[in-house]
Amino acid sequence: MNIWPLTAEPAQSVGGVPLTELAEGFGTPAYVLDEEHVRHRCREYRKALHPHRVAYAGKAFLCRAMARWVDEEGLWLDVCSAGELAVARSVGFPADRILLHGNGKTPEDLTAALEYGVGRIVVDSAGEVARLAALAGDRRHPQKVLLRVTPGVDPHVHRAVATGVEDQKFGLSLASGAAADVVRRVLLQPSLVLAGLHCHIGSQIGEPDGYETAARRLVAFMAEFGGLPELDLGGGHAVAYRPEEHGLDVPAFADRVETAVAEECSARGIPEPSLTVEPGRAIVAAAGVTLYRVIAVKHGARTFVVVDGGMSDNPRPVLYGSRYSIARVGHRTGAAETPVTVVGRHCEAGDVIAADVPLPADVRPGDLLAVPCTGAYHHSMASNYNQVARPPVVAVRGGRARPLVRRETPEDLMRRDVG
Ligand SMILES: Cc1ncc(COP(=O)(O)O)c(C=O)c1O
Ligand SMILES: N[C@@H](CCCC[NH3+])C(=O)O
Repeated sequence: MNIWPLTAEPAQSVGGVPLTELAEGFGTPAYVLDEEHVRHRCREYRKALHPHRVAYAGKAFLCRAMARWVDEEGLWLDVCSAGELAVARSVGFPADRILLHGNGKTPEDLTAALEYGVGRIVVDSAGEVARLAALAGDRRHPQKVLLRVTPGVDPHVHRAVATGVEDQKFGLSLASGAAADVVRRVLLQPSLVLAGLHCHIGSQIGEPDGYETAARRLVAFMAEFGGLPELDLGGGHAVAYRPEEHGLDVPAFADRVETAVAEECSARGIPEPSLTVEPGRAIVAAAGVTLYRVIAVKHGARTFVVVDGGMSDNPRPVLYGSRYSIARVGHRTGAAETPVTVVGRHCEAGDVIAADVPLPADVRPGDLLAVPCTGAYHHSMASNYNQVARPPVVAVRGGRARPLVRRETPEDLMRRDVG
């Protein structure tokens, strides 16, 4: 499966701009983002899910330009903090197409969301109902809310991202009765309207089965209350990080869940809810490529290729054991490929970008490397470990490059150090 952006010449250019030129112009490490690819994925999702809602999950990657693209393509936006909301607000993203998530929303998150008038707030705990109701009481219109329910579905993914199972911090358990209790609480609040139910069963889910089970369980639960207008099935749609992998087949997924919801509603005699999905990774992951410069090559028990980034720009291998492929950019020497382990510059032995990946045997300091499929949960999860400044995000389109987020500087980092 192709894991490079739509407009890429793999390992050579993206959006008509040579990767070597991008590295020279913007330095390394750098995140490159294919605007066409992002827009194309937004359109594919809207088409596959029509007439339902598609909300882009901003946690995967958000900046002002991304929010604009998502708005222009007619998607909703899922935010999960006042910070993400501020980005959306700064570009005038329509409030009625924003959903606020969070298992620990702060008073600032809730106030900002109510002030801006977001379309939906997804309630995640019993205590949140009274807090939100009190804050929403001052407004002219009641706030539409969804309830995040834990449907008890195991999507068979890494434990850290299996969020549909009972034993975890997100949502309200269906099995224990916590969800039913919170439905009753919401229905008692005149400042809140229960628009529907939500679930998000996990990440990197490649098959629709778990979604179908969750949808059926949530519809059955809705039927206890005579049905509800909306069912939000969250995100978590898998993408291929390496050529031998496959992502979720989105049209097939849409078919399966639509059929399941229709069957379940008809069996229970309730009206069909409209659906919402919240893909993040599946919109933006494959649009991104990270560029690194090789700093050192060390031969020993294995060959380590040390690059000028690492776990501060890509924490996913450390967090989830994620695997990537990697390519050398530019000169082709005809050297045979050999397995190497590409590691970062941080003070952690586990700071690996890609273990046991093939690279030309003559890889050497100064070479440029490109890692595809790094558009989601890279920039948004980047850190300043070892006081390393975060890379820029550069958008490419039609042969032109423009910075969306500039490279952090040592001054940026020092500015917060006020002691
Ligand atoms: C509630 C919710 N919606 C959507 C997403 C987006 O997930 P993904 O980027 O895997 O599609 C997440 C993150 O996993 C989430 O927690
Ligand atoms: N951040 C994760 C997954 C969790 C997404 C948010 N619920 C990743 O990189 O894969």
